[in-house]
Amino acid sequence: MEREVQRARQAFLSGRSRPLRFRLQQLEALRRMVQEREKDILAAIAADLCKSELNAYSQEVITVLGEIDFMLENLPEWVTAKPVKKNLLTMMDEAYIQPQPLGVVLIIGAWNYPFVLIIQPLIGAIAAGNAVIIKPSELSENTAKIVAKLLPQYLDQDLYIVINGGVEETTELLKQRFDHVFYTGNTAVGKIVMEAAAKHLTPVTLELGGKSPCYIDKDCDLDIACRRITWGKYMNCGQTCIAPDYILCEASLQSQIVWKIKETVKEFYGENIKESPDYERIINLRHFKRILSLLEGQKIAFGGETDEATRYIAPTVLTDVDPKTKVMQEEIFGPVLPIVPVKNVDEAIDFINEREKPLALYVFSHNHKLIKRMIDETSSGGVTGNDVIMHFTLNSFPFGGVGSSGMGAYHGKHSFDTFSHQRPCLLKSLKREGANKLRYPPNSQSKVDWGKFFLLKRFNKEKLGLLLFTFLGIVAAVLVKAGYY
Ligand SMILES: NC(=O)C1=CN([C@@H]2O[C@H](COP(=O)(O)OP(=O)(O)OC[C@H]3O[C@@H](n4cnc5c(N)ncnc54)[C@H](O)[C@@H]3O)[C@@H](O)[C@H]2O)C=CC1
Ligand SMILES: CCCCCCCCCCCCC/C=C/C(=O)O
Repeated sequence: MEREVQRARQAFLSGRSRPLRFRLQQLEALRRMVQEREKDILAAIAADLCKSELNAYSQEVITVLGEIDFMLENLPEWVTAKPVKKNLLTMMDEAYIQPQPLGVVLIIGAWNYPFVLIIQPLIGAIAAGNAVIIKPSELSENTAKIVAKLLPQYLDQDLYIVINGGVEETTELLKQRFDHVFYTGNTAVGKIVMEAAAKHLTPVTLELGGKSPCYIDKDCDLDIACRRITWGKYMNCGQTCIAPDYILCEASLQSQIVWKIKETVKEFYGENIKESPDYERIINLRHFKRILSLLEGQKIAFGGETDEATRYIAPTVLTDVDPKTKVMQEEIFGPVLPIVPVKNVDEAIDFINEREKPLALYVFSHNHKLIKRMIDETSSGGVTGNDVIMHFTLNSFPFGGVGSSGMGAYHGKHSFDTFSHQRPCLLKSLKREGANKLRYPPNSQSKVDWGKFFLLKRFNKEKLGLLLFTFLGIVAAVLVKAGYY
């Protein structure tokens, strides 16, 4: 383990990951890998999650290809130094921000979207010029294996290293010193990762989970709302971190919502859901049993059928759910959708605010003001109004949690920033020492007054400020020379 991290560190120190041309080349190679080995990648994802190759492509590969193209298009601009505004004391100097790579970063992925959840952060880390250790989830072992096999065939073998293994290996890996740790997974392990990183003062990005609420207003097109919710909830068999976890609505809407979701399930997956190529399975027996235990004592409006041998759980809706029961105490991460009746939007807002900050929030209403109010009066990683999941697809958005749903964000430019250090660079001349006397001891009231003027004075018009500054600079230089200080 130590040797692998050392190898990545040496490769990073060689400086070859830094030039823009190299980063673009590696990203193009990664794109080639995805295109040329598409069949192998899709087969691995399909084997891990019992997912059709079409669904694997649209849920994981499209996102990856889109992210690479976005990076290739924008990276030349992002890597360039950005000049910054100056004050009167630095007017004659060069001042800019230079994004620089952090060094060796560790990416730990989760099993539920096993390809995109490691490759998308990897794209950002390469774009920012880092060396990377990639640790896929051991639970999605086919994808873990294919990634470990393919990446070295296409990318620099010392800069980007895949390490496979479970808890023991990850624990060992986390003892090493990294320059950034990017973790996707559950909140409990997120704390372990953060604690391990703290020993080296290593910054972390934590992409965690939580219970994402979905409020349905009475002023709403319920057909459309229920179709969109059904799609987002049962996609990947409910094993999506931003899936709507539960519904909040007025009690009078409950039976209509149940009926419409039931009809949509039939429309999407047919009469025999088990036969549908679009309906996945639970990742393993432990999660299967965990989800079943959430059904105990609940009123099942429809669904609830299970098959342990194939880890099948039917799309299920629970009604009149008591917020104190287990299904409302932990992230469900399965195809079970509780409905919790609330009196009105005020109660829904209180309900959300009394709990941990979720990764996503969904609101369905014709009333734009109500949606805005929900956004203003609650907090969550992201929000989609009148749909679910879709904010994930917009790579101009930062994707990440807040509070217990995570810290930091990625996608597009936000990934580049996450894996970069924004280095402020101020380059002064060794000349023009006269004006600097203002800040050297011994201090005096007039120096402080001039200092206040130079540093605090604001000019509305940039041009006016520039002219004034030049003038003041000359005056200051003359005063200093004439010995007034
Ligand atoms: N915010 C986001 O983007 C996403 C968040 N998630 C969240 O992830 C959770 C599901 O994933 P998990 O079951 O956690 O995935 P998991 O079991 O695959 O674990 C995630 C990673 O943590 C490592 N790990 C597990 N136990 C560890 C330990 N004790 N010490 C060190 N490393 C350890 C695993 O090897 C794996 O690479 C859900 O809560 C979900 O909401 C999932 C996908 C996306
Ligand atoms: C054929 C049209 C495709 C429409 C794209 C749908 C976008 C699906 C997004 C899937 C989410 C993948 C990663 C999410 C991880 C997580 O939240 O756990």
